[in-house]
Amino acid sequence: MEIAVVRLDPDLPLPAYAHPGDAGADLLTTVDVTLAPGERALLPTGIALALPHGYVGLVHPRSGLAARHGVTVVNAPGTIDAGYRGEVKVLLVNLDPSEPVELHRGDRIAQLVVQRVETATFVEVDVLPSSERGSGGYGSTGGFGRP
Ligand SMILES: O=c1ccn([C@H]2C[C@H](O)[C@@H](COP(=O)(O)OP(=O)(O)OP(=O)(O)O)O2)c(=O)[nH]1
Ligand SMILES: [Mg+2]
Repeated sequence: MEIAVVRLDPDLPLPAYAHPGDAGADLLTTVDVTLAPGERALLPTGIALALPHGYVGLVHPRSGLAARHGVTVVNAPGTIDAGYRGEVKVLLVNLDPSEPVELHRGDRIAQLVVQRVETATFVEVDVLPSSERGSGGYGSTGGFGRP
């Protein structure tokens, strides 16, 4: 599928998949930033999109940044609504307890996963249909499964 993209920062490349078949296209930061331990920042990516109706863009963390530096997306996954025409931004946080992290313009900071999405109609009822799980949740099936 094709998605119309405007480069608000024409010196940086379009989002790109690192390998054919990858789910996430890498998003770049247009700015240099240093995040102290515990610090967060809303970073511009230099792109605006027109996702087709019936699709959503999900801003996922990159596992390499998370594993190496403790950097993740605060609101993971961020939601890019199909009707949103503003700049895609990424809300990163440095969860490392002691090390700051330096990010530079052009670094790949997150990945955009485009998915189909349903628009639901919420229909109020008095009683819900029964199910095997019922209202059990939050660990109702046990812990790690070790004896
Ligand atoms: O990681 C993100 C999350 C959101 N957005 C943009 C696109 C999205 O369509 C819009 C609104 O996001 P969301 O609905 O998550 O935020 P909200 O707090 O509910 O704001 P709003 O009242 O504008 O919907 O902000 C981003 O650029 N990056
Ligand atoms: Mg919203």
